[in-house]
Amino acid sequence: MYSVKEAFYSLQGEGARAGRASVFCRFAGCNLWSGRERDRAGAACRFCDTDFVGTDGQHGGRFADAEALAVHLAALWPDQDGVATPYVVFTGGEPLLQLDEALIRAMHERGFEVAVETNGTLPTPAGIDWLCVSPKGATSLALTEGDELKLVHPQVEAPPERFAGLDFRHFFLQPMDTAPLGRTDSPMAETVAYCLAHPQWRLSLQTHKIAGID
Ligand SMILES: C[S@@+](CC[C@H](N)C(=O)[O-])C[C@H]1O[C@@H](n2cnc3c(N)ncnc32)[C@H](O)[C@@H]1O
Ligand SMILES: Nc1nc2[nH]cc(C(=O)O)c2c(=O)[nH]1
Ligand code: SF4
Ligand SMILES: [Mg+2]
Repeated sequence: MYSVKEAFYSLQGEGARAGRASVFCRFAGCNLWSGRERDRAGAACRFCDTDFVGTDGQHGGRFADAEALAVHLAALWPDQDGVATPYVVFTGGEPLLQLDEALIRAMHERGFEVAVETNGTLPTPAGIDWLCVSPKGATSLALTEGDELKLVHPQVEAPPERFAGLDFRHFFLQPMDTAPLGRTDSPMAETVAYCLAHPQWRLSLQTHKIAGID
């Protein structure tokens, strides 16, 4: 059984593949925050910009098996002529609480390339084509290699220096969109300054928010 908050067709807004047409599957639930505002201050991840509680979003629901969810997701891809490779991004919530080999296989069978956005604290099933790891606070990483490391910045407990030596093809800093209580400086300015001073890191803007899309 898979619990999906919402599923939608949009453009990848972030990271190295920003701008690419994608089916998003947002799983319900996360291991670093309950999703309830009253728990935020005490959570391991405190700055989340996403509602991942329940299965009541657009095209959300509970799916009995991998085939059922794959059929549901594949139907959101518009281009049936096979010109562009269909692309699905599993996110959440924390997708690695639910994503398994059966679902990856079922998406591959439908011609999809499979991407994952994860907080990096849980192991991966086999078969992921694009792995984006986004470390959170003081949590320790189970995943230290992948395609892109995309760090929300600034985080007092997660400075970029902690991750600069890991085995990723791309290193991104993404300005924190909701300033934690008590901060008066600008995450954007701080992130730009860091990238200028440390060229290993590239700026990732959440371009879907600029474009006004999901
Ligand atoms: C909502 S998370 C879901 C996937 C996974 N749980 C994770 O944290 O990577 C999707 C992406 O949004 C980023 N994100 C979450 N809250 C943000 C915020 N306030 N500002 C900027 N990026 C944020 C995360 O770091 C992650 O890269
Ligand atoms: N357009 C768009 N791109 C995204 N990239 C990662 C997202 C996420 O919430 O995981 C996201 C999202 O929510 N929307
Ligand atoms: S780990 Fe991801 S989904 Fe979970 S609370 Fe943090 S940003 Fe949100
Ligand atoms: Mg998002």
